[in-house]
Amino acid sequence: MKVLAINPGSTSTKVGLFEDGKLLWDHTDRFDSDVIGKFATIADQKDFRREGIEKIMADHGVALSDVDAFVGRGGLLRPMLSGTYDVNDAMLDDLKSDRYGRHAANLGGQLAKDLAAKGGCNRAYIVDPVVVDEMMDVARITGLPDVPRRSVFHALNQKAICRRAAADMGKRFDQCRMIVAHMGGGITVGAHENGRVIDVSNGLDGEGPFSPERAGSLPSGPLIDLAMSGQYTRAQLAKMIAGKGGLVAHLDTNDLREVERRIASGDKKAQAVYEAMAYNVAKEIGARAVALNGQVDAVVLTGGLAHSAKFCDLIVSRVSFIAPVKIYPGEDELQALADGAFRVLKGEETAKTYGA
Ligand SMILES: Nc1ncnc2c1ncn2[C@@H]1O[C@H](COP(=O)(O)OP(=O)(O)O)[C@@H](O)[C@H]1O
Ligand SMILES: CCCC(=O)OP(=O)(O)O
Repeated sequence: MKVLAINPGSTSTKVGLFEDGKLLWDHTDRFDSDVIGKFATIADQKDFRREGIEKIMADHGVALSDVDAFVGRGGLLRPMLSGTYDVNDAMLDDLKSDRYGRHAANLGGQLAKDLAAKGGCNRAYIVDPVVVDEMMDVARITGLPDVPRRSVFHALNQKAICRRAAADMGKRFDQCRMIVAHMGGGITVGAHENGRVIDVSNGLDGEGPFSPERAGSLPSGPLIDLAMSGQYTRAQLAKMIAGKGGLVAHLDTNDLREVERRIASGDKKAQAVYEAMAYNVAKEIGARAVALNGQVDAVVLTGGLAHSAKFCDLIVSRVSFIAPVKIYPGEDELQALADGAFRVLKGEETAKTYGA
């Protein structure tokens, strides 16, 4: 059985073809920001991205009709449990309208559905979307009833890496207590208790550590002053929180390797911001240790930033008192998507229904 996994990012579309669980090939289409920037909405990018995927498939000699199921990264939807979901009309409505927020991942389910219809298999899924919500109730309440917390995080990679770390420790995923820090363009830190993410920093709404391109949590007083200053539109403020915050705001780059080059050439500002980002990640890991009552089997660092031993060392030096630290650089979201689809195709799991 063949599955095509589709991971739309803000500046790329990653696709991978899998046969019986194994990767046959993968490919990344990268786009300049001016190419993507010309589309007014995320949904407007769909045909452009679909044509790109069809070309990649044709280049690999694969027809749409050769594929048994299409699976896309799940975007901003209503909160839901972890698992594999059929892409249905209710889901498509919410994804197309950006009802729960704008993110390139909103295209995953739409592209899977279009390609599955065109290829004739009509099997389209999403797996562990960014809105997987397993938070314990005590973690939802803030000091303002109108501003509760919501779970928005790198659920797909956090859960996949947690499964891998558990296997490497010879334990069952659903019997582990781990803290996972996904550190990419955005950073989220989750407390995993026996397979459930009971608390996690929201990676899009301005919580947790700042990251290469997100502002993270900010003091609310000065933030109100900034928002009311008349200097910025709502859209500009939203972009400062997610897109142009973090390293981009301080150093005008979202590339940690560039920051490390600047540090090596003596740039003190770059050094200070770099150390602060690591400190903020470590502090968030400490908060998740509290969520797990201090009983933690492992702290896991993953995502693109985890390729940097220097950056990881700064975090490890502050958190190793909590539990052993395991490092899995990069992400394996295509494999995690394919695994979710194969679990359904093989009858190991039943696809869940959105909106029911
Ligand atoms: N070898 C490396 N050393 C240091 N930083 C790296 C390395 N590889 C990637 N990164 C950094 O990881 C970040 C991107 O992470 P990634 O997980 O690819 O992000 P996303 O998928 O969210 O776009 C960038 O800041 C990039 O510079
Ligand atoms: C935290 C929600 C998902 C997200 O932000 O993903 P990216 O970091 O890949 O944009």
